[in-house]
Amino acid sequence: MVQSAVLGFPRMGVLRDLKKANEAYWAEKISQADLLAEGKRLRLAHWKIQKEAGVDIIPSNDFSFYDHILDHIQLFNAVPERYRRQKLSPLDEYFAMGRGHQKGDVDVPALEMVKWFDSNYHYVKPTLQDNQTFALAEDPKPVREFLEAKEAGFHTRPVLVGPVSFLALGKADRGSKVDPISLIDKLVPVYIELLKQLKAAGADHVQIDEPVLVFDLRPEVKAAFKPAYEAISAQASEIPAITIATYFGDIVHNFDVLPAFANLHGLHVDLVRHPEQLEPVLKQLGPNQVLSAGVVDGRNIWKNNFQKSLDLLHTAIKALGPERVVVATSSSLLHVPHTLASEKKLPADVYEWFSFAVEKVKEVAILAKAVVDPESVRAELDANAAAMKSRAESARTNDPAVAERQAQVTDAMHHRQSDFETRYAKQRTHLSLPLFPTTTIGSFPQTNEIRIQRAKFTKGEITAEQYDEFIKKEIDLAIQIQDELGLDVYVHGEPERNDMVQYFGERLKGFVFTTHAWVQSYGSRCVRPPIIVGDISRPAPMTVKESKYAAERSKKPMKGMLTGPVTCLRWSFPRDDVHQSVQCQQLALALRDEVLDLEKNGIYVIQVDEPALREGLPLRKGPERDAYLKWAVNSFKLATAGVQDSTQIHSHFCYSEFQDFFYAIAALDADVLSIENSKSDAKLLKVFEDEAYPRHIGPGVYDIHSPRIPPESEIRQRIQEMLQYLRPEQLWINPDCGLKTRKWDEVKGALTNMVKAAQYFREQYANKA
Ligand code: MET
Ligand SMILES: [Zn+2]
Repeated sequence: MVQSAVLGFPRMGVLRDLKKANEAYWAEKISQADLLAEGKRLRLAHWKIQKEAGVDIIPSNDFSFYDHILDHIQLFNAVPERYRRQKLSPLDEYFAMGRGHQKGDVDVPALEMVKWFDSNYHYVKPTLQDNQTFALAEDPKPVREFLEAKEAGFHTRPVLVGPVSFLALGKADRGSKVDPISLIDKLVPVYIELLKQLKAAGADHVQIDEPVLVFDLRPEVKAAFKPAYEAISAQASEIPAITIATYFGDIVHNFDVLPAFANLHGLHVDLVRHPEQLEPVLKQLGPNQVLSAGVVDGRNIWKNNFQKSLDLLHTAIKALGPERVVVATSSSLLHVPHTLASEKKLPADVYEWFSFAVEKVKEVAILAKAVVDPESVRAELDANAAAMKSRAESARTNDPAVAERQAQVTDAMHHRQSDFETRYAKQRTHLSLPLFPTTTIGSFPQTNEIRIQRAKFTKGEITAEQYDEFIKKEIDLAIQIQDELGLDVYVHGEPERNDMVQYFGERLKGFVFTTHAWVQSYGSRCVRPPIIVGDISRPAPMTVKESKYAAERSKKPMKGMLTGPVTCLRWSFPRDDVHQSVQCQQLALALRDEVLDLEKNGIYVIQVDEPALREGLPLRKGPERDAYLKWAVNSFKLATAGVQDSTQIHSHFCYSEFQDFFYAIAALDADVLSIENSKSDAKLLKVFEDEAYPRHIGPGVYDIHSPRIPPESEIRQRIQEMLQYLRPEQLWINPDCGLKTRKWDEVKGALTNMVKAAQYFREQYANKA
């Protein structure tokens, strides 16, 4: 018999129940006991789903109120003193680390949060001290939740983040210099203690995640595996069997680490991302080791292709025998929505193509049966084959006109007509911009009124005409305010956009939208990505109406606003049947048409936002990364390069640090960049110490994430700092990002000071000239 396993289940519940409970607790609307009870209810419900689906190996300790790495920070007592000192309850201390705590005299900021590998999930970074010690928390969560499951009749496999990954994903605290991995000898005894307690509680098997094995590892990190896992294996009789789990990449380049696991029960690898690692991994396994074959995608929403998975599983079984193969999800299901059953509005034909967490759990169980006895699940196999066929043959999937257009893309289409100097000379006369031009990034406050009107329109309570009139009034207001502020390049304010990707997805062919398919991004925050189901094309202009209206009413150049091809792709669930580069090029062609339509309609400054460009970068250096950069950069260029020299192309970047990525941004050949900068201690600017940037750039002069109004002096200081690295003619003055989350009075206050600061420098340099 072949067993089935799930590596982790989403925590939010059917209707984002956990988000609601957390937020109610934070707002002091429910008690701690209420929140804990809700957590328990969700865990039990999720175990039940998995058991009823027939999954053999069901995870526990995958649940988390905020983040699983944060759970481990508390579990190992790696809580920085500034939180300990507050003497909060364990739960409040936990949330204080996750999201900061401001109440009474307590005021501690959150620990740093960063992206979990190349996903859109964010984890809380272990933040360690020079004199760091570790100790197992009292009543450790993994033991508690294992027992909770056991009592309810579920035998589970606890999930732990491994000691090497825990440290390698951490950092030294401010004021400390410790290399986290050097703490491994201190941390391993705590794992051993925890594993012993789990065994005593009745756990016979644990899953220890060591996902850093998919990275290029520093020698220090690599070297930590052997002593750590030898010390753990030495306790074999007193601890549960261990399966090491890796995901989001292949581990072939780190095979020299595998001997460290030689005495462990099993190894899990991601065969969705990297099926080709199966053969080499099979050769590396010890004589009794079990392969956990991650064939059901934990990162995307497509129905599993059973035939493909069965081929991989048969290869594994042929080498190892059925007893040594486990059918598993490729990673935790954390990254997919809860259940497809909640989707009542998906077109019937595409509904059949998807699997969310609840459905994927069933897939794992079915595959485990199918691989030994296909007849026992014949109906499921047939239904799966039919769904694959329907998708492959659907008119939605393949649009010959799109393919034909892609075949005609030429190299020349990726290049502007002239070099930057020539373009800029024409743009300067065309746009008559002052020195230190001021602008904003696109969105203005999304007020309650805007949300109300949009909801009314969506529900059909007001007509399209009424809604359009409302949007026009919002645009009028945005223009009037920009007139008053004295900005140089205007924006229309994006009042008509619900979301910078969804808005475009809804106007393109090739996308579908869900109503409940939320995925946790961080803490209680969830996102609902659109789904790319087929070849993408643009049936009609998407933004021309609003931009044209705005341009006709403004005294100054009006900037058209588009979301770039890479960002549209990255913030959606992409197709898994064609390469992402193909989908990105389709998006680029659609946007190219939009750019040209804007230009035709009198919009001569066009900004194409690519905040997600950095996060798409493959995790490892090498050919995969080079290939990504090539197609990502080319997509942007294809989208933008069709304009006249005199039309100015802007692009915008935020959400990441760009100092090690600037070369890629520079390769976009945009005339003007705006880049989030104000939080990163001018790290970005240091890039220009080594290499002069040839075009124009607006490093953000203030942080838009806070309601605080930056004083003029502070903005002047920022600009002064930039002038150490950039020539005055190069510099644009703008905020870090769009202003949709701010209130109007904050926006007006901040921009008034920003404009004054720009004027100050303009006068300084006018006098010099
Ligand atoms: C996350 S980047 C946002 C850019 C967009 N144009 C805005 O201003 O909202
Ligand atoms: Zn931004």
